[in-house]
Amino acid sequence: MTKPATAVPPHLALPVVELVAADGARCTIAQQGAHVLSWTPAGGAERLFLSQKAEYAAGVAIRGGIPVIFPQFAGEGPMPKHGFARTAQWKFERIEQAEDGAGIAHFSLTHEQATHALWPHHYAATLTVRVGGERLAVTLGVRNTGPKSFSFTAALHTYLRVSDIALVQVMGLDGLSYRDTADGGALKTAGLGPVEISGEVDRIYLNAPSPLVLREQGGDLHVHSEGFADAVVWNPGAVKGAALADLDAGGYARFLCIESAAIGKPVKLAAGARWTGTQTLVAR
Ligand SMILES: O=P(O)(O)OC[C@H]1O[C@@H](O)[C@H](O)[C@@H](O)[C@@H]1O
Repeated sequence: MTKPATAVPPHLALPVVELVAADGARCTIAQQGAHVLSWTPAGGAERLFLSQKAEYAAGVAIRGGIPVIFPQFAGEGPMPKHGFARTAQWKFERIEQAEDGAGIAHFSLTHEQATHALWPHHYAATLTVRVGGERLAVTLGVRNTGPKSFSFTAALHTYLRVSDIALVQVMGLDGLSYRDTADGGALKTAGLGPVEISGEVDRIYLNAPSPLVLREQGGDLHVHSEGFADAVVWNPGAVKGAALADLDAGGYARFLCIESAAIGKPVKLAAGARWTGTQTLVAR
């Protein structure tokens, strides 16, 4: 059963929507940012990381869950880092229950709700979250509702919970070209075999395949992407992690971000055109 929850859990100061599928899979989404905070597959345990020191305040980015990055990834343009969608007031449209029992929540954002002087375009964005069984699917849609074409970059900045970052492996990145943000954006080529994390990792893998597989003690997690060409892998490591005021002590060791993203080739939308990108997490 799905239910809209306008009630605020005691630890949150923001309105959230609770989605519960017929099989017990569930997720919690903050209306601000249309930000998934929590996901538990049916019969399973929490699979997203949410910092205990995350801030829940109007206009403040939340550390953990799935921040929606639009219309600018990181510093890839003139806007503030990661654009405005993650802190914008999205509209909660509705929830529904699919025939297979999955819970679905719909959110929307337009230029009338949130825009920026540096990005003066007319758009209608949607964020759809579908939870059920072992899956969580998040779809970002963007329509150009103005008279001129525009370009954007975007990502679903997913904080995947891990037991110990030192034991994690990511499979599927073999031989890809990547921009190493931790090394001044140098273009490099990935080696063969799983990627392991032994310090700061901040990479944009270009034209990444789907799925990527996160292997860790809690079980495998498959990250499927459609519409997003690239994949970001990010962990701040111990030193930069300790400098993040909204990350709990040692928190860097308990997540890895794998982000379905459109960065290398910004998405260009002609007047009236629409784009969608979906990231589906499958817990194994
Ligand atoms: O601290 P923020 O603004 O949420 O950003 C976190 C990280 O997000 C990642 O996607 C970027 O690749 C990193 O460079 C960045 O540090």
